Amino acid sequence: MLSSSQGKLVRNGEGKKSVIWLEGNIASGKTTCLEYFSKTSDIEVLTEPVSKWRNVQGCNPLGLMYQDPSRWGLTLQTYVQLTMLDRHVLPMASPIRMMERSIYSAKYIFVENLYKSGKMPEVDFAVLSEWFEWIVKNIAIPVDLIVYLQTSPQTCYERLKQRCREEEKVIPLEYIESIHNLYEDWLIHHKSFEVPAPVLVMPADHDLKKMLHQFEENREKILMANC
Ligand SMILES: Nc1ncnc2c1ncn2[C@@H]1O[C@H](COP(=O)(O)OP(=O)(O)O)[C@@H](O)[C@H]1O
Ligand SMILES: Nc1ccn([C@H]2C[C@H](O)[C@@H](COP(=O)(O)O)O2)c(=O)n1
Repeated sequence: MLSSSQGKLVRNGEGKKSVIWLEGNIASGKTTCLEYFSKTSDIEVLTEPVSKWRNVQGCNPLGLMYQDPSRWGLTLQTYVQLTMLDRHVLPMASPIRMMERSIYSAKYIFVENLYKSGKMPEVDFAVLSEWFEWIVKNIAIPVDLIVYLQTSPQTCYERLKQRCREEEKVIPLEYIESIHNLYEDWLIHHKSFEVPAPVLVMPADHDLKKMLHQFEENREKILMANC
């Protein structure tokens, strides 16, 4: 249930629980990482609601956006903002929540990329920005730790091709490079936007075996996020 605290809407009784956001480029391995941690008791994992972005009442805003970003970028990102907010305010079922991306990266990375690359009209960017500012001012979006899967754009591009999601077949390497640069400016160089929690950087170009080993090595740091 939501109640009001210091002028913001907050979820009740979740002060001691911890929330981790898993951030990274497209096909960097976030879902794979979440699958690994989902086997741990006391952790609930929330994946990105991509299936909704591919099918809202029979329409596919993700596919439309990749076909014509100038026309459909606002449509997709409005829906991403709504569905991510829905994830953030969902009552916690376990003491630890790991969730894939956040309403912050939706705005700071993906909306920013559309706008900076000239594919989002100024008015669309202004409307999304005002919505975002209103949401973070009025609704508590808890986060204790950001885990950043740091990859090279080339690695993501190869994994993306291998995953072969229909809508993403049109994505060029340059798109992945732009997303990479925005993530690095935000979470590593602190050059763009405020970072709302400490960042744990995990190099993620490695093969699966080494990645699983690295997840295990970082388990304590992740589980103790709010201590
Ligand atoms: N360390 C890895 N080495 C090789 N392939 C990987 C690795 N991690 C994930 N993959 C593969 O890359 C693709 C994208 O991974 P996924 O976890 O879905 O990324 P994301 O959720 O970040 O988009 C999938 O096909 C997955 O099986
Ligand atoms: N705000 C966002 C978030 C994600 N997307 C796109 C990028 C991918 O094509 C897809 C899911 O991303 P993944 O989990 O595979 O990294 O959704 C977007 O356009 N805007």
